[in-house]
Amino acid sequence: MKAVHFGAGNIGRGFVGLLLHEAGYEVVFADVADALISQLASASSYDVHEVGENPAVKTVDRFRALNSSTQEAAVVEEISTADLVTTAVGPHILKFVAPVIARGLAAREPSLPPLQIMACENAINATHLLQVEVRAAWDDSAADLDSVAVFANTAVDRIVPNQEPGQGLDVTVETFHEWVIDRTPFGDHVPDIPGATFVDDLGPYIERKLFTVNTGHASAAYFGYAAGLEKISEAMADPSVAAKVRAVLEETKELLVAKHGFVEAEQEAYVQKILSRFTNPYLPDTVVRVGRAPLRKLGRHERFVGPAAELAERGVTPVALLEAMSAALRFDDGSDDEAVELANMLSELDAAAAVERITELPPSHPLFPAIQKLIEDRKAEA
Ligand SMILES: NC(=O)c1ccc[n+]([C@@H]2O[C@H](COP(=O)([O-])OP(=O)(O)OC[C@H]3O[C@@H](n4cnc5c(N)ncnc54)[C@H](O)[C@@H]3O)[C@@H](O)[C@H]2O)c1
Ligand SMILES: O=P(O)(O)OC[C@@H](O)[C@@H](O)[C@H](O)[C@H](O)CO
Repeated sequence: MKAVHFGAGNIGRGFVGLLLHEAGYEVVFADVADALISQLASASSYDVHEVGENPAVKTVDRFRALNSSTQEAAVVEEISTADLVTTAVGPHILKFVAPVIARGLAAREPSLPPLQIMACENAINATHLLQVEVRAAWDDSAADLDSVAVFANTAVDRIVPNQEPGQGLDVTVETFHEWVIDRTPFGDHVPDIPGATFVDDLGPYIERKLFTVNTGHASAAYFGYAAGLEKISEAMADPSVAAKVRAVLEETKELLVAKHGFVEAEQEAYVQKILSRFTNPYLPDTVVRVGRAPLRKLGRHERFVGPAAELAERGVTPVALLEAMSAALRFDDGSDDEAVELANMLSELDAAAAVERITELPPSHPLFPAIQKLIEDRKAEA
């Protein structure tokens, strides 16, 4: 079995690549980072160091690596004979890998089973976003896309920090991991990935993951950044930051329980588990990594505005979520392109226009005035 995986970064090597390797796939990593691909191409293995409770070291071998920019034809050929394609490149990058996937699909022998495609990104229905982009690049006169490819949404959960320099290809990760995959698109041909869980209704799982793990994580990052702290574990050790993160997760818990019918005690246990993951002192994760790309994180269906908007629609005024968004508006890491873009938007646009541009909420939305007030306050400081 062969899998082509786009994005040989943190989660690509430390999670998806590892689980596919353990499932028996030969993994072909495709990435645009030339130095990384050269290193992978000349290595015969790398280690994944799982740190925290019950630490372990796992070795990944039997992989190859290609530069999907300079060796695109070779990647297309690999896809044409692959069983599976996965991505972990970032939601905004899916549109760039989609045409390569479409070319690979077009080059497949008609007798091959449909290619199984899963985007492992932090976004609601990321695979669907990828499918839309592949369809846009697809020539319908050749074959029906649905007869040559199966697209399944997934939720991936493992904290993989940026790796320390000098570590080579090895990856340090937390011990926890969860990969939940929508079973329904596969019919009778569900891939055999022992480390993954296949479910019939992914919606509640993905919202629970994004609106608990990622909402809490980003809150810790932005509150920690505001407090001048470097690491997520340091931020969580600060009682004021920890209390604010806890309050945010109280609000998302209220939504998730009401919307999806999760048992409150089970959701509380899930929250507790996640808070303990954030405090893992062995994981060198930083507020700058976790807070990266604040414009994406403040998007309409993302970890803050998504749950806050739904609460507001249900007549509940979020407080802690708005405080976290306020901290996100102050994330001014100059090395983060989106933080710079956000700062420019805040200085160039009036508050109402900034709300619409950043969150895509219409002025009629019940959450709109509260975010407008946050932005007015932020602008008054500048
Ligand atoms: N790191 C985590 O803890 C974690 C956990 C769950 C999900 N995710 C999600 O996984 C995705 C990747 O995150 P990451 O932390 O691994 O980031 P990363 O920056 O470590 O890795 C992304 C990789 O994608 C590559 N890339 C960029 N453009 C590309 C292109 N056009 N074609 C092929 N490769 C390309 C980059 O060179 C990089 O190696 C994101 O969507 C993230 O939200 C991350
Ligand atoms: O990857 P992002 O930028 O969407 O979010 C940053 C972190 O919260 C994220 O990478 C987590 O570590 C991960 O989602 C844990 O499963």
